[in-house]
Amino acid sequence: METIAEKQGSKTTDVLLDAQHLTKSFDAVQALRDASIRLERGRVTALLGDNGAGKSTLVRCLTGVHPADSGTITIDGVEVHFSSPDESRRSGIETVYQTLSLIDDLPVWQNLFLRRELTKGVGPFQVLDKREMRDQATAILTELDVHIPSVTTTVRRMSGGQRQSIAIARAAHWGRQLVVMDEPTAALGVRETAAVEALVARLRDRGITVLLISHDMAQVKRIADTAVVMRRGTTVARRAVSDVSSDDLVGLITGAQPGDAGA
Ligand SMILES: Nc1ncnc2c1ncn2[C@@H]1O[C@H](COP(=O)(O)OP(=O)(O)OP(=O)(O)O)[C@@H](O)[C@H]1O
Repeated sequence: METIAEKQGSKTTDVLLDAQHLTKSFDAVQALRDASIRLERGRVTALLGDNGAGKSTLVRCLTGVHPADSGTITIDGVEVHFSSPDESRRSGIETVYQTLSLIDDLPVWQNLFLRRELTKGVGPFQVLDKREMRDQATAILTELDVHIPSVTTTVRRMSGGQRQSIAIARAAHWGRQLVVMDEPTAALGVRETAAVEALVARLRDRGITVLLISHDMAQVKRIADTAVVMRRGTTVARRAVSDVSSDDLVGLITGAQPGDAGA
């Protein structure tokens, strides 16, 4: 099995994804007016903004849930037009939604291979290769240092943090290029949040690019390299996280601090 680190071998440019001047309206609501975001390979970029600023819509345009009305998206310098999440997945983009998309009554290994089941045999004699999937599931979780009792346990019996970690590990395994996370620790306690943040750091250590929607400025300071701030459908600022305080970020979100023209 190819490891996550090996997948990242073909480095062509430091910018993995570059979206420029995206717009998107839902009838009378202009959710994106002029949104641009650049994701550097192997970095964690946090997408910040108040409720309704357009973060989810931007992410949905990047991942093929909604096509943008105008603007361009390039991956590795090549323009892409995703018309479905499956198309973005084929380009190596995986999203961890807040709902996690795990099936509670299935064991962990089966959740890791959901809709991507491994089979053995040929033609009409194909059967699920359960042993191989169990072995690979154990290897995937071990590589990312995710601790669960057993891959044969059903997801229903896992804690919130374990469930989140399984969903992230699945995304990291299948997402050759980019893992998008929508508030991954919103429902978690302090210890579980720390475990998920450590997992995000391990993804970055393995060269995986992460785009993270977060409302938690302390978390952004802990785990992100770059912050991109949205206001009213427009990306208004891009900052190296090491150069700004949590208060600076809050000021950019609320508009108390001016953004950058054309950010
Ligand atoms: N499918 C949709 N149909 C109609 N309007 C929508 C749709 N999706 C988003 N909007 C509107 O677009 C605007 C931006 O919403 P969006 O969910 O992208 O913001 P957000 O920054 O992700 O907010 P939150 O932090 O609350 O999730 C809002 O006014 C929202 O009501």
